[in-house]
Amino acid sequence: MARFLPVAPFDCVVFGATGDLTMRKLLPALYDRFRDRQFSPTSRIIAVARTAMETEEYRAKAEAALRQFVTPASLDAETLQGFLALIRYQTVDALSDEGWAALVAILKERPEQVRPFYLATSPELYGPICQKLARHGGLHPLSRVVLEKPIGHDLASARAINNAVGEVMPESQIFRIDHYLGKETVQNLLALRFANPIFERLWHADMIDHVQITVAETVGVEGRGGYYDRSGALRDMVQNHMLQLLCLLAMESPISLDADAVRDEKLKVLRALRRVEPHEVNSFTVRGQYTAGAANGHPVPGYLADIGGTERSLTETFVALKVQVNSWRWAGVPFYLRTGKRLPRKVSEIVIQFRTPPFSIFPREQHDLQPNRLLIRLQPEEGMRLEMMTKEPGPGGLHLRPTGLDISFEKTFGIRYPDAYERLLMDVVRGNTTLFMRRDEVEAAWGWVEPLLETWAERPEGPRPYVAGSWGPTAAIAMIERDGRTWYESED
Ligand SMILES: NC(=O)C1=CN([C@@H]2O[C@H](COP(=O)(O)OP(=O)(O)OC[C@H]3O[C@@H](n4cnc5c(N)ncnc54)[C@H](OP(=O)(O)O)[C@@H]3O)[C@@H](O)[C@H]2O)C=CC1
Ligand SMILES: O=C1O[C@H](COP(=O)(O)O)[C@@H](O)[C@H](O)[C@H]1O
Repeated sequence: MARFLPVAPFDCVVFGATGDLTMRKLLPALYDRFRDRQFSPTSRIIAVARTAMETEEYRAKAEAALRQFVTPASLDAETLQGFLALIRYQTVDALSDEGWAALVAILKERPEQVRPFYLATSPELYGPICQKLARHGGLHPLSRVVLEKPIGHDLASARAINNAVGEVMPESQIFRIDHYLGKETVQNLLALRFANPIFERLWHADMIDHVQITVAETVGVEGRGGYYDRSGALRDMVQNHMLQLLCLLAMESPISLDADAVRDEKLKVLRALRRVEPHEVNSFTVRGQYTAGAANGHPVPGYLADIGGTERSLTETFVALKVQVNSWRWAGVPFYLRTGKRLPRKVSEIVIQFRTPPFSIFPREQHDLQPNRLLIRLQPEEGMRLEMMTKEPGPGGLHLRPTGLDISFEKTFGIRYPDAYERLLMDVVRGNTTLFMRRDEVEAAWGWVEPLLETWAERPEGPRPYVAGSWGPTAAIAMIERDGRTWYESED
């Protein structure tokens, strides 16, 4: 049975309330938390966007979104009506003075409520929105601002956003969201490493040969071509989600679960990432772009058609990287990262591959000894598997076979896994920043990624093509195989 600690009543102001993220993720997440009674009906959701609209019209749009994106079994008429009644709509233009006084007047009706401002808009609006909130008297000590990723487009723009927001809000009230940190299985990395000494004792270069992190998607750019073509896989997935995963795997034990203690350790990892020098870029990185192929058994167009039929784009929809962490713990242990759109399966998985035995009593010509591997499945079918060699039962001689110790989280706990946004939104109301990125983390991540982007931009060749439905360019396979290793492909 899941446990939900009730949160204090709040006025959640969602900027960008007509947008895709709000409709697909934020409203469903708030609905599910309301349904579980984690917050009281005295809370309000103040939906804000530029479009002029009455509250009733917005509620109808919200209802349509909930019917589409909430599990049907969770939608009952009474809860739905109760939830929609919490919503008010206010037209505000972030770039003019329109609507601000009316918005602040709504907030002043309940000065005692916690006040999360969720900025689900383009990042260029984060600074102006926060500055206007301050100027119009909309901020108070219980205010928190939630910044969606990407925080900027590069280091300079990330700093500019952080400065503009930081001028009016203290760091403790700024929540830079990375929804991967809200995934249960990602949080479980802390439990795996620091609540189970058997693993932590093995967690270093003496025992680990290498680490793989794969985040594969079958979808293409899904109507977000305008954003994606300016971004690409490195900015969209690596700078944030994948580096955060790497940090949780590679960091030292924090001194506590306190937000800054955890973030201090992640920051050290980001600062220890070995920079990829321009002459190493072809050995340590591979970028790709999908061409027409298949997804989930159906033919699909290529990337250029998906973004509107342009003739050429240098944007990568796939990236594979070999990353090294300069520390005693990780000396000589590569972290191989790969992510892409239009890959064969949707899967996010971490593989910790341990070293082979220094000496084997099992003759090589008779026994194919596989290295021990710890597989951590983040999604779907969340779970873990420890692969080990076992003697096949029977009197016919000694035969070894790879087998696995498996845990399926769903079977073990028997509950629905909440969407990441559900947990993160409640943490915002509680004021708990542990699962959010601190300013220096975001800037350190940009600091590592940016030289790579610059080197790529100087190369005329651009990303390598790969057929939609394949595992990316063959150069990504070559990159890891040059090191005598291979990408792990799970069986299902
Ligand atoms: N969609 C997704 O799955 C994800 C999105 N994100 C990030 O979240 C943010 C929002 O994304 P998404 O929902 O897709 O974007 P959309 O383009 O769908 O929505 C943008 C929203 O911003 C509002 N807006 C634009 N200009 C102004 C303005 N001047 N004043 C007030 N409101 C304005 C729009 O209002 P109006 O319609 O009235 O113009 C609309 O509600 C982006 O930073 C994106 O990168 C991050 C992860 C995933
Ligand atoms: O932030 C983003 O993440 C999604 C993938 O998230 P997941 O939870 O479905 O793994 C990705 O599709 C999108 O491009 C990116 O902006």
